[in-house]
Amino acid sequence: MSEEYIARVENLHIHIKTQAGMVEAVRGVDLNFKAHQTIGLIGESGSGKSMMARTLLGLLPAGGSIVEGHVYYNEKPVEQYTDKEWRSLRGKEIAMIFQDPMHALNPIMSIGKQLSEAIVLSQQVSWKEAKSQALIYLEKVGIEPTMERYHSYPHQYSGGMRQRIAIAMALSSKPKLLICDEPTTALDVSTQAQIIDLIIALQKEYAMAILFISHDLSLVSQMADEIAIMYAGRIVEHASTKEIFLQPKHPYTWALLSAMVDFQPKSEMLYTIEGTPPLLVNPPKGDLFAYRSEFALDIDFEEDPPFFTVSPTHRVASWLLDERAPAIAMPAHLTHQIQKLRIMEKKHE
Ligand SMILES: Nc1ncnc2c1ncn2[C@@H]1O[C@H](COP(=O)(O)OP(=O)(O)OP(=O)(O)O)[C@@H](O)[C@H]1O
Repeated sequence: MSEEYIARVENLHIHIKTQAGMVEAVRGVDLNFKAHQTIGLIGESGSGKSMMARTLLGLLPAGGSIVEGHVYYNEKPVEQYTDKEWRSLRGKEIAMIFQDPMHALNPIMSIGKQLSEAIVLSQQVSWKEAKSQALIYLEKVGIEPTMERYHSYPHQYSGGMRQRIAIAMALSSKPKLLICDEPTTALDVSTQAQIIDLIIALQKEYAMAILFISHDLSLVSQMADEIAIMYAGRIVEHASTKEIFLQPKHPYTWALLSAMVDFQPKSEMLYTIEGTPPLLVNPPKGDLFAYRSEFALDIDFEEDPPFFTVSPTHRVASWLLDERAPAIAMPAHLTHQIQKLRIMEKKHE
């Protein structure tokens, strides 16, 4: 293999046993993580984004298991890691930040102490050394590195500041892969932008691979090198960010782009995607988006489409790309918006 991947997900299928039946939460996902690269994982609620994050961390819910496919770290499948190796990998090489920073923070311990503790655990340094490193991490995430800050508690901070502290905690193990699960959803727009800028700056410094999970295409486009669009447990389109915005091919991507505020023609009603994703307990056969798509073909209700390659960095699971399919163009308003984007791109070249 010519490229070096920090982690790889190959044809991953995850089932969760529930009282209602078997949930097919993830249905054949491939993803490759490289240093310095950010993959944006986009999809509606229930599409399987969090399940992907949990699998990468080895934290499947009760009843959940990998029924097919593999997760590799440093080219070794996780099932070949011993418990000790896997624990060490999880503690040192993979870190996660959540929508709610309190997920990672202890409300009754000072932020300095918990940061120092994380550093001692992951780097096996002395408490004194960890304390001085904790101040450096605070500074890196934009918090004044003073003893007053060090000794303060999470409740003394705003949501944005708490997220900065959670990021410092995540960074303290110098992870190679950082998983961000909707880390800015609970924040106001300007704090959101600051946190995104912070993550981008830290990625430059630490060369991390990032998986950025969100339902917000506009937000993800600010930082992702590539975007994977997930629907009902499957990635339906995966391409460079530019390709997703300038040459989207899947009707679900068209719908997501159409629903973006920046893409809506001012005079029209806000576009929303009709219907809801299917339940993944014994899902019907075929392309699961077909049940909501005005562009569905007969074959969609029979067989799940394979991936069609549009470019070396662009693949799409839709029968519309089959050579036998009728020529169906994306909705006119979207073509128009993309045209405007292309003109803007040219101006900035
Ligand atoms: N603990 C669980 N037990 C059973 N089914 C679950 C469990 N957690 C998630 N699921 C199911 O797995 C599928 C994928 O859910 P997942 O939470 O990964 O979606 P998501 O895209 O992250 O959604 P959200 O944006 O709401 O977090 C859904 O059908 C969901 O109902």
